[in-house]
Amino acid sequence: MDIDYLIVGAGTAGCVLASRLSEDSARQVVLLEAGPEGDECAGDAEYDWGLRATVTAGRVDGLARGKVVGGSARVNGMGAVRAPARDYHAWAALGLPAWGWDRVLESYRRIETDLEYGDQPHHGGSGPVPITRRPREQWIAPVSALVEAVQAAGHRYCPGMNAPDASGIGPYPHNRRGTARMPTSLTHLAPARSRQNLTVRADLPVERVVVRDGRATGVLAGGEFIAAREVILCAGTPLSAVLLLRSGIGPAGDLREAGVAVVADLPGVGRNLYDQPGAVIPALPVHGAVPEGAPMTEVIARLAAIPGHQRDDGFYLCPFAGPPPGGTETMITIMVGDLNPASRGTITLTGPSPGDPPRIDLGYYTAPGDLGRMRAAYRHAWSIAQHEAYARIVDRFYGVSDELVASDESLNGLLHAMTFSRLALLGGAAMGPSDDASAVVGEDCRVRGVDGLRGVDLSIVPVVLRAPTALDAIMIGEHAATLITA
Ligand SMILES: Cc1cc2nc3c(=O)[nH]c(=O)nc-3n(C[C@H](O)[C@H](O)[C@H](O)COP(=O)(O)OP(=O)(O)OC[C@H]3O[C@@H](n4cnc5c(N)ncnc54)[C@H](O)[C@@H]3O)c2cc1C
Repeated sequence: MDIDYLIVGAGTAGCVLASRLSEDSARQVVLLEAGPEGDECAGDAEYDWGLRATVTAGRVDGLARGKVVGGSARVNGMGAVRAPARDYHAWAALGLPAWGWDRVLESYRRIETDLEYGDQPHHGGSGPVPITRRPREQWIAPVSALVEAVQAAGHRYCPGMNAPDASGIGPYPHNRRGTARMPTSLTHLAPARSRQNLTVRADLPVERVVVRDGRATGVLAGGEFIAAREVILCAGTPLSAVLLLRSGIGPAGDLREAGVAVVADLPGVGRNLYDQPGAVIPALPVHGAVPEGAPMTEVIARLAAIPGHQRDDGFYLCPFAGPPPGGTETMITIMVGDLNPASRGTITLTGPSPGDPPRIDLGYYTAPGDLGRMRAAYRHAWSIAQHEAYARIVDRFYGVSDELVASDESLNGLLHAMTFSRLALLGGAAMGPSDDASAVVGEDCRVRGVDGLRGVDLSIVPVVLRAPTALDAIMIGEHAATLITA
């Protein structure tokens, strides 16, 4: 069989791309996935890559990434919030107009059926991904209390967080049908599986892309060479960058240091990695405030005008209810995140073989101002948590106090010890115009300096996306398909 498109990674973007490219029966499409097909009954931990990353100042923590058909959206929180339009304006302003808001909006609309809004100028009514929100009358007490407290702090209530440039606090859009998760392995891949021109192979980790005379000719997977006219990496951040590096495509110095022969010297591979640092305000609720089996998250906030900072819609708040990971006691937590950090991280190899773990440094708080932004966000969230509506449902806060939050030194200590990844990783193989030496892919997702190779997932994102990112990954699969088949 002559393969036209060999897609590496049956994740959030990869399943969309495989489905869209195989719509034309003249194209032979093969989709390879390192993880298994997956079983709905299995725990998420079974489908994790077990990656580790440096979080802050040398502290290393686990970095969850889905290793299963469906990818990270198979194990995620089902949040489906678009990045603001202005993030895509910024993408276009880099000299990449095909990724501007007006263009990607059509792709966002095509992927979704918004069960509350339906077919509207900014929402889709007939796409495969159902988007829904829990009605206000079903919110549990801590959620209603937080919304009241956030509004009392001067932020607005926003019923439609997927409207362009939505800001404030409002119902959290989810990609689910009832309580059933709807990853793209179900919405896009499952209906396409019966096509004769689409082959899906799970449990087959790709070791590297094979490049001959400047052209990708296929991949090595499980010791087998699989030839294709074009290889498309959809392994996500950070693993698409890892695959490029292992294939000899990356900064020449880094590659030599890791013992990998240089195929193409691309300085931007493994750079421009960014993610949203998160921290929590944990509390024990008063008895009965969180009914058994209550949903974990029902609202989300993207807030501007935090005291001490310019207006940038950069702060995220989200209430969670339920036992913390590994715990049994029900807690309520307010998650605080910086959606717009300036810090950037790196991905490098520790050795040439697939068994050598990548070295991932998230670089949190390394850019001037980021730690101060997070302190301001945390203090703002703490003041919201003191509002009488929220305080009414709190029995006691856990490990946080007025004194701790008031002192820069103590709060820095808490943030350095507590900060975790919000798992909204972007970049590592970022897009850029032809005069940008750090660009890894061009507007058409083609990898610079290597023919027959593209990247289509969140690793190509060259700007901050102030969103939890899963919906953006689905959109990227859809949008890239329109560009590839145009
Ligand atoms: C635990 C968790 C919770 C999250 N919660 C939310 C949330 O509530 N809302 C939200 O918006 N976002 C959330 N996210 C983030 C979001 O799910 C991801 O950003 C998004 O799904 C990534 O899409 P992707 O297509 O870029 O990569 P992925 O979906 O990760 O897909 C990459 C695929 O490539 C495969 N792969 C990698 N390397 C290879 C290889 N060498 N060979 C073959 N296959 C390979 C992987 O196994 C995977 O299936 C969460 C993420 C995690 C991990």
